[in-house]
Amino acid sequence: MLGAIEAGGTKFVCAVGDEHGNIHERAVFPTTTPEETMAHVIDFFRPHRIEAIGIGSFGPIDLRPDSPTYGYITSTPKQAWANFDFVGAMKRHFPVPIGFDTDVNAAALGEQRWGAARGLDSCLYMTVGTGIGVGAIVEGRLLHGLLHPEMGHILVRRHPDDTFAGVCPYHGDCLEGMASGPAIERRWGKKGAELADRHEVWELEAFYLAQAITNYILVLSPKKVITGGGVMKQTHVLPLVRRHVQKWLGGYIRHEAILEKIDEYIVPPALGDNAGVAGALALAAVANE
Ligand SMILES: Nc1ncnc2c1ncn2[C@@H]1O[C@H](COP(=O)(O)OP(=O)(O)OP(=O)(O)O)[C@@H](O)[C@H]1O
Ligand SMILES: [Zn+2]
Repeated sequence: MLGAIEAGGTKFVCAVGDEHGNIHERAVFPTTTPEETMAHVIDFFRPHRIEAIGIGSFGPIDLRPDSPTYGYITSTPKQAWANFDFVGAMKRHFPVPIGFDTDVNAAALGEQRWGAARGLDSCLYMTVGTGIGVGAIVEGRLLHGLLHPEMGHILVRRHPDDTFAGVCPYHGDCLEGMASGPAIERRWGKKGAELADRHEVWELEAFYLAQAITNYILVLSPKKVITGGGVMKQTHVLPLVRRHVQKWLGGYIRHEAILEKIDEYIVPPALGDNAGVAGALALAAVANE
């Protein structure tokens, strides 16, 4: 039996399941303080004989194996969680192998093992929600680096008619600042879910998301691009994003995935809302190998 935690800034999803991605039991807890939230998590896993645990976490997190703060959530604006020793807190109660990665890398791994990128050695998983995050598998491996990529904060070219300052506390008008759920709400004065019939909202949203995906395609050449998160529940956005990506690429990348079959190239998660927690299960399976 494997344990999985998808740790989000709003909620924690916990599951027990197996190395084939089957989820046997699942629970959701709101993200409050580490003390309270972790007490729920530990109570959830306690009755099970867990062999390994996978954690896909919001960040920034420390993934450097030789770092004294490996396994920590580091400089998050969520004050209560800054410098929280996540892996350590789990290890104290469950002395088993623990896989730890970003929430979006976990989702990319879940989709590669059991979802839309099955059989591929490369994919991207992008979530557009309260924040924008992107996980990547490149040449068969989850992408890390100096710390870990932060592809939600890339710089984007501003739409000529757009005067919105952006909501990112660090950069103002980076991608997340212009196109996250809170950016939509601040810009238009209503939550995204209440703006479904406003074409101009989603056209502008697609303008920014497609720029970002275009840049990811140019830099990483992913074999599949998977887009999830609350904002993508507006299912009419994805077709707009595809058209804008084709436009931005300008016919330069001459591959049928982009020129003819883009509907199969930029896709929603096959695992739906379970991509993250299934991915955490995959991290547990890898840690247990
Ligand atoms: N149906 C919808 N249409 C448009 N926007 C939506 C919709 N549902 C949620 N959102 C927006 O998405 C954001 C929430 O994102 P999401 O549901 O992906 O949670 P999340 O931010 O990933 O949670 P966590 O931080 O816990 O991971 C909010 O800004 C919300 O307004
Ligand atoms: Zn930013």
